[in-house]
Amino acid sequence: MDISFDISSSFQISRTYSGCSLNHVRHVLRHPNKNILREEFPAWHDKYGPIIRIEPDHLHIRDIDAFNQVHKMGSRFDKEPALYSFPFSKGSIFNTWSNKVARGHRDMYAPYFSRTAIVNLQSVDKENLGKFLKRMDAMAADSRTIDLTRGFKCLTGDTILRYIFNQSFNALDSPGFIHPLIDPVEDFISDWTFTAAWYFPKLMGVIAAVCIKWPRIGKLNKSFKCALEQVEFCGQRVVEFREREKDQRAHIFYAPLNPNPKKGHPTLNEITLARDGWILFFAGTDTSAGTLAFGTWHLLNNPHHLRMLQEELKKAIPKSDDLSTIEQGWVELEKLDFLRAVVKESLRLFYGIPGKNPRVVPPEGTTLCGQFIPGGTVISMSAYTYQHNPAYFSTHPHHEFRPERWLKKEDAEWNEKFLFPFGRGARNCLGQNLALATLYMTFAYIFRRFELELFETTKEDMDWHDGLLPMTFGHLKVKAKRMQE
Ligand code: HEM
Repeated sequence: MDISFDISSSFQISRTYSGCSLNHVRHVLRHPNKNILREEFPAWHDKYGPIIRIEPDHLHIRDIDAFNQVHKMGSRFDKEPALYSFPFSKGSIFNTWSNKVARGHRDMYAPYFSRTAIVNLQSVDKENLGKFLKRMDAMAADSRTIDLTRGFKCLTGDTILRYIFNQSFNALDSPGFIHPLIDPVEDFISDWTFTAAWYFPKLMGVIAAVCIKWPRIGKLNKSFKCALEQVEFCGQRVVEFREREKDQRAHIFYAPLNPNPKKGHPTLNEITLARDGWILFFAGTDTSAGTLAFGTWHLLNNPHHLRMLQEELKKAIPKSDDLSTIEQGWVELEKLDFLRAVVKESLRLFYGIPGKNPRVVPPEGTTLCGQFIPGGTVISMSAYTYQHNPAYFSTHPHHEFRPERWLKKEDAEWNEKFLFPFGRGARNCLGQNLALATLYMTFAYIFRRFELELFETTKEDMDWHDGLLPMTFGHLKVKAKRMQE
């Protein structure tokens, strides 16, 4: 690797972090308690300006105009192959580096994730949410502890699988919300294999290829076993769609199984479609569940905000038992000012992808923040550094959960410019409408129906590390009581 810094000597280099990815690993080993992303990136930007070099050919940029330029529709800043070579999802949307190629691929699924499609299919959400609330009712009646970190994942996992395959793991029925195909995802992300894939993508690509070719070997590792079985589940569903439901246009794999080259649709084999299914499941389970857990944790630590939310919900949902009280579900709930503020603030503090989301500068180079950056340079723009920038989120302390920062129209309009938990532009989150519907519906009904109290959950439990998503060190546990009507 060229470490002569020919990119431009004018970029200030954070010396502790410069070097190749190996230096990052070395830095982490030397300072195990130091969270580089949270403690160092913002400080380096404050000291050196909007562009810092975090590896010899990898810059980090904190500037909203630059962000919008890189992440706009039609952007030619492709995903960086090394990081987006996620094992087990070769060929899937997520791993398609070129934005141009990804467009046709995304277009085949996009109609099923449009706002209209999600609004029309909300019965899926309501059905799973009803099941989840029933489980909570039973646990509340027995004064049992509820592990909401797990419960939310079962809810979001079942919701996505029902949405894309019309089948699910029925994780919501599993005792203690511990389901063998949902629970290990957390270990998978926290495991050495995931960390290794992050820093040594090529090596992990080879290991993953061996595991895929000889699954019996792969399944000896707990994390690989979980991923392989999930992909197998998705593969079986794709085959079912091909064989039994090929003429039914109303399923998500109709276009991918019947691609139209005139519309730019790529022809993908069934393995790739299974991997797409897996990516949709993987990308949508811990993300929505994590946002729900973060928001719930903050609300339970802020009785004043909790009361405001509950008062608003009591007026909007007269009967907590009735999921149909609000005909339009998500659409109606979005109009509730405080609930909307809670959802936005929960997304702000969940970040989406808090750390690196590398893109490659197109061959001719580009100018960002007034500086020329040569083609081939890798740049990241971590949501954490934007969503915690006091210059952007200035009405209330940026590190505090303060839904009120979204209540005044002019504040909300300003804040919105700097909030991008779903990314933006060409490669933004395909499932964001489904995620939003789930967040609005779940926050509304859980806080309308129950009084929740934290149970043996500490600040340390809810602290997080960067595992692509913010992964908490412990779980959110509560005791629930039915609220008086
Ligand atoms: C609160 C919940 C969610 C958050 C915060 C979130 C966040 C994100 C972010 C930040 C990206 C862009 C990643 C990048 O720059 O590489 C992304 C991509 C993606 N998300 Fe989500 N997501 C959520 C829920 C979902 C759901 C429910 C689904 C699907 C069912 C989904 C499917 C995807 C897919 C397929 C991509 C890849 C798109 C591409 O590569 O073109 N996400 N998500």
